[in-house]
Amino acid sequence: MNPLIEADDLVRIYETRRGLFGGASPVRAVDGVSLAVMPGETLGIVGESGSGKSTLGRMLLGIDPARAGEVRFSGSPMPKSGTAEWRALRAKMQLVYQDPLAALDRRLTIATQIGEPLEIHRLVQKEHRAARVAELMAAVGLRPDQAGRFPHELSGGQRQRAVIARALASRPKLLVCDEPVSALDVSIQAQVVNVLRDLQEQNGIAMVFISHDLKVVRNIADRVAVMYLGRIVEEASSDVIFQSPQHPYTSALISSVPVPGKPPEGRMILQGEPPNPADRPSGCAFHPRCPLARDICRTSVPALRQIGSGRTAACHVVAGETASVERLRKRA
Ligand SMILES: Nc1ncnc2c1ncn2[C@@H]1O[C@H](COP(=O)(O)OP(=O)(O)OP(=O)(O)O)[C@@H](O)[C@H]1O
Repeated sequence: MNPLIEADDLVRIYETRRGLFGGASPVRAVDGVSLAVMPGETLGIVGESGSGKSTLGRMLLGIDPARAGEVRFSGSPMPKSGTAEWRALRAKMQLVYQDPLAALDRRLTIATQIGEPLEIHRLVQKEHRAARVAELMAAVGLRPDQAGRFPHELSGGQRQRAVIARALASRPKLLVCDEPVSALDVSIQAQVVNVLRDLQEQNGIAMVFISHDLKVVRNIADRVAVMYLGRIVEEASSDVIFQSPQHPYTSALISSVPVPGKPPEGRMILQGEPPNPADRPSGCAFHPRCPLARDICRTSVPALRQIGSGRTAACHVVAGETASVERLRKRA
């Protein structure tokens, strides 16, 4: 099977100004990211705020342009944003983001909005539109009597269900969900995640699920990529990464999530804040916060490399390079 979506060495740089008279200080929001998502697979993307998750999600859909690198959808390069070819492809790749109220038009009923893609992409004949809207509403757990409601007449969870129904209308092959439940009450989050998971399984949709909430990602992702300052630092299947994280950053992220009934002793605490991406630390960008940092980590950027079957990490220590480098130093 070939990947549905692939990214090769993607780079996105924001030029920002430092102070009133300061020069431009480029922020490498996404800095050489490569990934592949198979049809029907869910890739979770985790990392602290500012690690580049949202930028990467938008780049995968062609919404944000790449300074370098390439995105391919079903093996073909992504058409340039705004072209007719890209708009046609966008029906097959949908984005669900954090704020459903911003995604919906307050003046239109949710049934009208769920039906919009059917009309825009001429997906069903007019006489069948209402039936398809009803089917989509049922698929996300909205009641038929809610069809005529306006967004502000629904709860946050119901609004996000409506956004998901609209995203599904064009029968997408890929859903990019960017913090889709972060704005919802905790009690509602699991319900919406379950809706997404069920729909994805039933329809074989591939999903990129971006979240800073590891519990949610664990619940839905087949595979997880961990981002730090614009780069993937570890990637593995969800089970493997949560059971035996290798990169010290992944370990710290995972152990910062309290587990009911498990004492806090032995938890690795993530120290300090992520560094300013416009002023990236030398070597491994995580080294100023890393309890395992060695000399090599301050000077040499670790490559993302295979550290076991189906898993990669960008860390000198877990790749065993420090041992060999130190041995070489001693010999010299
Ligand atoms: N439009 C922009 N102009 C300048 N810098 C930006 C812009 N958008 C994002 N950035 C910067 O790019 C980096 C990555 O941001 P991004 O929003 O992709 O990260 P994120 O991991 O999704 O964070 P969050 O969880 O807070 O949304 C951050 O340093 C951010 O400040």
